[in-house]
Amino acid sequence: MSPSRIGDYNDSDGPRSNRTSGALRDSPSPTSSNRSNHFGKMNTSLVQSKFLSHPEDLGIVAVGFSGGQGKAGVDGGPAALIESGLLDQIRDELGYNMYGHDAVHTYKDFVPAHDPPFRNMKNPRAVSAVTRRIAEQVHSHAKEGRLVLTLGGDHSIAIGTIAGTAKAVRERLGREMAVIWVDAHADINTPETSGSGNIHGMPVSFLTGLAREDNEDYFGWLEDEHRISVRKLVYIGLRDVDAGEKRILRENGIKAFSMYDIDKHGIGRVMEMALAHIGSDTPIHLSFDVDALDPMWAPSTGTPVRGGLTLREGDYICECVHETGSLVAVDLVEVNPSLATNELQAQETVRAGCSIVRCALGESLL
Ligand SMILES: NC(=[NH2+])NCCC[C@H](N)C(=O)O
Ligand SMILES: [Mn+2]
Ligand SMILES: [Mn+2]
Repeated sequence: MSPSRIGDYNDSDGPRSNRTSGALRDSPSPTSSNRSNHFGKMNTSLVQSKFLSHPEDLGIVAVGFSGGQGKAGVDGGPAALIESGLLDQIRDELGYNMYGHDAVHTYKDFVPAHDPPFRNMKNPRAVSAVTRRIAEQVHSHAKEGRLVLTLGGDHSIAIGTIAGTAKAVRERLGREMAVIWVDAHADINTPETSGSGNIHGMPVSFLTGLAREDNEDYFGWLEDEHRISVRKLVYIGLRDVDAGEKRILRENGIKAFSMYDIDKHGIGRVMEMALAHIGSDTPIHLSFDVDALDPMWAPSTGTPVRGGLTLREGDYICECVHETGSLVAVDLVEVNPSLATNELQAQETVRAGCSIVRCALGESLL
């Protein structure tokens, strides 16, 4: 591996921040604490975590990578989220100790000069090498019992985030974890069913083992310890699913709540059903594609689809998942500030992304 990995961080320099001194110790119970911020008194109750040994510690991986799809600019997502104040909010309002937050990784040294399509996949070596590195980064946080937040980047990076968390959860707890995938798309194409060849439409097929490859330069580094079961996967927000993907979902009996289901039952009932499917004894990795939100709330993304979640529905999903106490990792992906037709659109998308992350990390009003 190259000695000069641009942007790679030195994990030894965290944490920079501390929970507002004594806030945790002075709180009436270990499950909640009262802190005030510049909005006045705010009670942020972080739920008792069932699976983290250090739930107040947050490992952050900011991934400036766009090779899983063809549009430039999604690699600028993490910087835009951070510049808008996301990390300050996480530290000052939610009170996490942050690790790994001082770099946006670009993975330049992991991207080969020559990277022709392989089995119909575009940039396959780059995406394989970068996600392999992301898996190590996420794993290094997760194995310490920290909650892990990854900021993308396109959704191909979830190959790394979920592989890293799944491995750490097996090692630490001897358990399989569940994944809640919130997205307009199922991202479960195999290389052969994909019409686009974009790997951000394929991560779930590699993570579940529905797509396999022996060559380690093309995701052959994925082992059983990195994988998740199709039985522990739940989708929310689907509305643009390819024909081949529908077949895969059907044939594997994968639990999916589309926008139809949300209209029919309401988001409250859908979350009850989604969490009941997972069960209360299973660690959860939440992978949130900002395009799950309606373009009214998140227009600045690579593959927007109308008829999506309201911002409140998106926030509610995250609040419910946080409330389970089972959350071990969160991804927020596909924020692409450069696709906006005006500055306000970019800002709105970033603002929605920040809201989603804060809710997943335990922001609540009461
Ligand atoms: N992460 C995403 N935004 N994925 C969009 C995927 C779109 C389409 N299903 C494809 O395979 O190319
Ligand atoms: Mn999507
Ligand atoms: Mn996606």
